[in-house]
Amino acid sequence: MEVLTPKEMGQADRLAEQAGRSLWHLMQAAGGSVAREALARFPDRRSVAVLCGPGNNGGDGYVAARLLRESGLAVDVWRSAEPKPGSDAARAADAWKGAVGALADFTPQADMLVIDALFGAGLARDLDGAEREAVERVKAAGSVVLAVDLPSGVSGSSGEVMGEALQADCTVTFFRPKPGHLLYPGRALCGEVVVADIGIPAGVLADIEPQLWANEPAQWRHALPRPKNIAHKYQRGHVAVFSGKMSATGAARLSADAAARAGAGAVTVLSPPDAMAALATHLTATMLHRFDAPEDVLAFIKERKVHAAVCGPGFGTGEKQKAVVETLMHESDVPLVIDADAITVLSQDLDCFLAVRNSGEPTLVLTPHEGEFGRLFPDLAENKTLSKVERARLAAARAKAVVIYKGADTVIAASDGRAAINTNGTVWLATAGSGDVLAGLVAALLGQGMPPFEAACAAVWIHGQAGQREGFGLTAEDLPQAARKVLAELISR
Ligand SMILES: NC(=O)C1=CN([C@@H]2O[C@H](COP(=O)(O)OP(=O)(O)OC[C@H]3O[C@@H](n4cnc5c(N)ncnc54)[C@H](O)[C@@H]3O)[C@@H](O)[C@H]2O)[C@@H](O)CC1
Ligand SMILES: Nc1ncnc2c1ncn2[C@@H]1O[C@H](COP(=O)(O)OP(=O)(O)O)[C@@H](O)[C@H]1O
Ligand SMILES: [K+]
Repeated sequence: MEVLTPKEMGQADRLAEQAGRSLWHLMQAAGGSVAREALARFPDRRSVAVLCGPGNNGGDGYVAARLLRESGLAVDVWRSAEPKPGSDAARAADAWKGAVGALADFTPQADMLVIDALFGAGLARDLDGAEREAVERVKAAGSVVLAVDLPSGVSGSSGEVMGEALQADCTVTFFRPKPGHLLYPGRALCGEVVVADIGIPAGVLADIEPQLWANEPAQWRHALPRPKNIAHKYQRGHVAVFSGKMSATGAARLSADAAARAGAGAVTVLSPPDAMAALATHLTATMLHRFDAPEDVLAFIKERKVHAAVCGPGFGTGEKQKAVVETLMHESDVPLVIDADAITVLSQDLDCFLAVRNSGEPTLVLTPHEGEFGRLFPDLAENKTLSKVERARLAAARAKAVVIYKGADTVIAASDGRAAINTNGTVWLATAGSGDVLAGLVAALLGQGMPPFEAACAAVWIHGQAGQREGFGLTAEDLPQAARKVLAELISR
């Protein structure tokens, strides 16, 4: 599903108006869907308090208040400021025939349903004054909260907290989700998100051309690899994975196993001399090849027709490793997944690494977690005005790469501006080696010919689904087999 920034949502609103859906009618539908969710989800609440702000978010609140009262509930409205005279919100406020209290006088109770219609997409600065104090009181009282569009204080474009924010049990948003619903901490503050249809025609999206999606199979399933019946193993993708020294071979094996389970026809671990024995005792279907110097790597990639390579997991960051990364970046056009230690190596001189790599723009996928992202792109990481999506996009454009900016809300971004936010991750994936598996999944899909952005999105989703299947106590070793089952289901449907 497309994700719209608050600005794009404003555009949707205007386009809907041009198509004959007035804001007044959209507001009635928005308030109606809030009232419906309130009745369906919280039927046992003895009283309802609707907190209305000065804008259209408040307007939705007045509509919901009227409808809830008409359905027989005890409803009170508390407002921080009057809506602008002549606005649709003012008209909605006029249609509310009950009393209106000043927000400063509102005393929340634990058994009340609070409908938060203070601010939505229009939140422009940190919460302060009466609104902030009301938010603090509601939090302290522990009332159940249903947020209209967004919990007040959550930025719709970044999910960041602006000063203070409500914790909602449920958030009803309209037409399409916004980044603030999917990016942390906003995602957690929204509670369950309901996306309500308020009559904005989907056709407006053709004009808006959104470049952000919630990561879902519908976006990339068509591009999943489906080998021809007569394919031989090297036509199903040959993936090479670089191993580190003897005491650090497990990470490469995890990537290699993941690549094989995600359908690569052949997987080879490239090993420095001292790790050969350790790897030989552990590898079975996966092949093993020794390299002494970067030239050996180049020769192997060429002669054995490697379709994608993973470099980084357990690799090391010394001079020898740097020389390999340099060779891969500067002298080879094999599609590359650069993870972990290889990211650290790149970050020592990113501009130089990219300058040469960029000349032909061969496929590059970078998979930094938060710490590695900060090392690679310190200026972007420190820029607090940017959302995680914007940081990932700028990084992707700068590196001419697909960037998988990992975390609980992994963002995948391409250099052309497309981006996706992943939502199916689980905390059980926060375990050593889980990222190594992800790198192997990406390489497998790239090696089988899937386009890089789609391959990265698919790998992240499959990884998330595998984590959910295995759940509590999973270790990274469990993920490749689970990923295989997820992928098998995706391609059989
Ligand atoms: N875009 C659409 O298609 C629709 C939007 N609707 C509602 O309209 C909302 C957006 O309405 P608005 O653009 O009026 O924005 P809001 O109602 O979210 O708030 C904007 C108002 O608050 C002020 N403000 C911003 N931050 C403040 C702060 N920290 N302290 C004090 N005042 C602050 C602004 O100056 C502005 O007057 C959405 O969240 C949604 O609830 C719905 O009515 C239906 C259709
Ligand atoms: N709390 C979380 N919820 C969902 N996914 C998570 C969470 N924490 C980490 N992950 C995912 O787990 C993986 C961890 O990768 P990484 O940090 O590289 O670990 P490692 O280096 O141990 O392999 C990433 O795909 C990341 O998105
Ligand atoms: K709100």
